[in-house]
Formats: sequence, C-alpha cells, structure tokens
Amino acid sequence: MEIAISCTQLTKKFGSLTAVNQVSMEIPKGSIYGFLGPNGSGKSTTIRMLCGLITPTSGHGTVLGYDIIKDTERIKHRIGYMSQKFSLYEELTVIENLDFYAGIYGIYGETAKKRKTELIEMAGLTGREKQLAGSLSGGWKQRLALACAMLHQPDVLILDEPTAGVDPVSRRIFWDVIHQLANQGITILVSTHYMDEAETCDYIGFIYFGHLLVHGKPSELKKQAGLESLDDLFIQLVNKAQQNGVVNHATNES
Ligand SMILES: Nc1ncnc2c1ncn2[C@@H]1O[C@H](COP(=O)(O)OP(=O)(O)OP(=O)(O)O)[C@@H](O)[C@H]1O
Repeated sequence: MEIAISCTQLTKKFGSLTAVNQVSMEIPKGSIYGFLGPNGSGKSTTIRMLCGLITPTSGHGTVLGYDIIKDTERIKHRIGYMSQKFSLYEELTVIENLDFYAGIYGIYGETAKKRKTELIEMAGLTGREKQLAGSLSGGWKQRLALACAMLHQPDVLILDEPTAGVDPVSRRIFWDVIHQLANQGITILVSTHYMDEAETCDYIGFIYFGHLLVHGKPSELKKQAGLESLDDLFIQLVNKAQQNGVVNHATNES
C-alpha cells in the first residue's frame, strides 16, 4: 500500500499551549481520511503543518515523499488546499476566478482552457461561467473554491472543514465529487464535524486536545468498540480521555 501522507509524533506548541501533541498517522494513496474533533482540538494546526504552512515544534512528516519541514515549496505545488475561509474573489466571475488561480499556478493557453472546462464540469458550474462568484450560493462557491484548488492537478487534496455552513444537498453533491476524485487516485485529507461525512471516509482520525485518540476504518472502529455509531464512539473516547486527564496545555499534559 503506497502511503501519500505520513507523520510521526507531530507536535506544535504555541507558547505553553500544545495544540497538536505527538500525532502519528499514515494515509494511503487514493484514500479519503476524515479528520474529526471538537473545535480547537488541533485539526487545522495539523493540516497547516502537513501543508508546509507552519513548522512543527517537533516530530516529522512527509507528503508524497516530501519532507514537511524541508520541502515545503515542493509540497505546495503538489497539493490542493482549501482552507476554512476559502478565498474567492466575489467581484470576479466564475471563469475569472479560475483564470486568476490558473495564473498563480502558471497555467496558461490551451492547457488552462482544457483544465478550466474539466473543472467547471466537475464542479457542476456549467452555464454559470459568467456569474459573479459573490452571487453564487454557499454550495456553488464551495465547489468553485474546490475547482480553483485543483487547477494544477494536485495528487493530494487537503480540505479544512469544506462543508461548514453548507446546506445538506450541497454537502451531498460535494462529497460525491470528493469520492469521484479519490476513485481517480487523488488522496484526500478532510476535516469535518459531520458524522454522516465521516462514515463515508475510508479512514478517520479523532483528535481531542491535540491527542489523536483513535484512527482506522470507521466500520472497524465501531466494531472494535461494540458501538453502533461514531458519535457514541467519540463520546466514549472523550470520557476516557477526561478520566485520564488529557488537557491541552504543556504544563499539565498527559
Ligand atoms: N497561531 C496560533 N497561535 C496561538 N494559538 C493557536 C494558533 N493557532 C491555533 N491555536 C490554538 O491551537 C488550538 C488548536 O486550534 P486548531 O485551529 O488547530 O483547532 P481545530 O480543531 O482546527 O478547531 P476548529 O474546528 O474550531 O477549526 C486552539 O486552542 C487554538 O486556539
């Protein structure tokens, strides 16, 4: 099994706060890894380290074989990253947003034209090319942002809560696209608060106060715990972690 993303004992401290505490994970190529955890548990910080946007305090990791500390520029060229507050230019049209990002990635001419057509189709935006991004509903904006993040044909997509605040139908459409991309061999790391989304991932990891409490296949994790739902599993894990005194500051961590 080829591994696309891996990290070992990845840790990030902000002053006395340990936001991410010795997180280790491996994500096979072409799989969808759902990253779950309460607000402030360390999902975005882990994601930012894996994208090469911030430097770990300790630990190490690789994305597509590139070191997340030394090879950050290479990683940025090979991944598509969609942050929680994805950046679209609301006063530009759909096609102008794609043109703008194509320019950033250095994609021009026929290659850009072909790629934009493919992505407009993938995002279900055909017919809306000349619509202002600001006038699109949340679900369309989200799919346009995904299209922009994919212009350079990344092998890895890292999506930080892409469906937050999006209606259920748009969430479903978005996840259909995510599954299609994984079927094409793209590796996807996606953070989410939605259990229905987590259920459809190949692997999930649950992080709490910076500690990765569990990771594996959703069905196997439920089976091992003898529980029916991921909600129940996470509640059980949180209760255990609290009993064990897991907290999120460096001076009193477990
Ligand atoms: N640059 C920073 N400086 C100081 N503290 C930070 C910084 N970035 C994150 N934190 C803190 O680190 C902890 C983890 O934050 P992080 O954003 O990674 O959590 P999260 O799981 O992504 O939360 P959410 O679901 O709300 O986005 C939080 O306590 C947060 O306040």
